Amino acid sequence: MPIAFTKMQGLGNDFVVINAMNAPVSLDAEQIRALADRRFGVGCDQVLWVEPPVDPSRAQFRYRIFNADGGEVEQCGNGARCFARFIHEQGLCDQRCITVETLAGLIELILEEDGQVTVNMGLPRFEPSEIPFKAAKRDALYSLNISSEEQVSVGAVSMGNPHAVLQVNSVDTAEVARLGAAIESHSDFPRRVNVGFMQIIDREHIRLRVFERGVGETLACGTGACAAVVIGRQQGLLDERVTVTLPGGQLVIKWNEDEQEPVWMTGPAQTVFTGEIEL
Ligand SMILES: N[C@H](CCC[C@H](N)C(=O)O)C(=O)O
Repeated sequence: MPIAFTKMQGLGNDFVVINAMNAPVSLDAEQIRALADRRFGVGCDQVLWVEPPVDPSRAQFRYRIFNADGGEVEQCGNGARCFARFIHEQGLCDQRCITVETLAGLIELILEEDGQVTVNMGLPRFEPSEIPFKAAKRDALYSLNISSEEQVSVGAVSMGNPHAVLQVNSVDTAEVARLGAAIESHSDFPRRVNVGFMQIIDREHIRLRVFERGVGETLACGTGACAAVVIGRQQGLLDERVTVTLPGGQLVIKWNEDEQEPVWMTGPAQTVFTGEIEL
């Protein structure tokens, strides 16, 4: 039976988005991998679908997220912006402010007048058990053993999904492929981890590359941008509003450093094409 989909992208982080509001979608990990395959399928970093909320009194939709490796995950920032645009383009909702359920809890999506989308990404979580990360106690920076001869210093935080952030002198020369792969599957991250490489330009601007859990390096990572700003801000290196320049473009992240206050992300979301595929 053919599956109708919409191909979307947020700063080059790309998605296959499916409307499961009227008919449930059930794709196993192998089918997700087939859909995400850039040679034999449609090709994307993540597969997203919209379905009815579990609790309609708290949210209008449920937002499901699957990495290209087939694993379901808790949160996806660039995907959330595309999700908001998709809901409107599908005529599922005409409100500018939408609350959706994710595995990480509720997030709020706001379609701006200028076509950008702002997302309340929720609270950052720093306790090792919440990330999850094997550390005796919470710290601003952790030393991670890559090998018997190599250690790296990382900040660790959950944006609903786990992130490790390294500060580097230059994202252009950072060993994203080697260190990203080594840290993504490091045993101290029992559910693996997204790995951000952050170059601080000044207190209001960083450059960032992200090796994503379950995908590899992507052109942009919304939760990764939030995680990097939160870690940089916690170390007193960044101000409340930061422009994050990723290989695919720019996001604006705001966080006032109160751990009971959410992180806000603003950026673009575009539809590329629609189609059908038999899996
Ligand atoms: N790879 C991430 C999910 C997608 C995150 C990223 N595409 C974003 O925009 O936040 C994870 O396994 O937690």
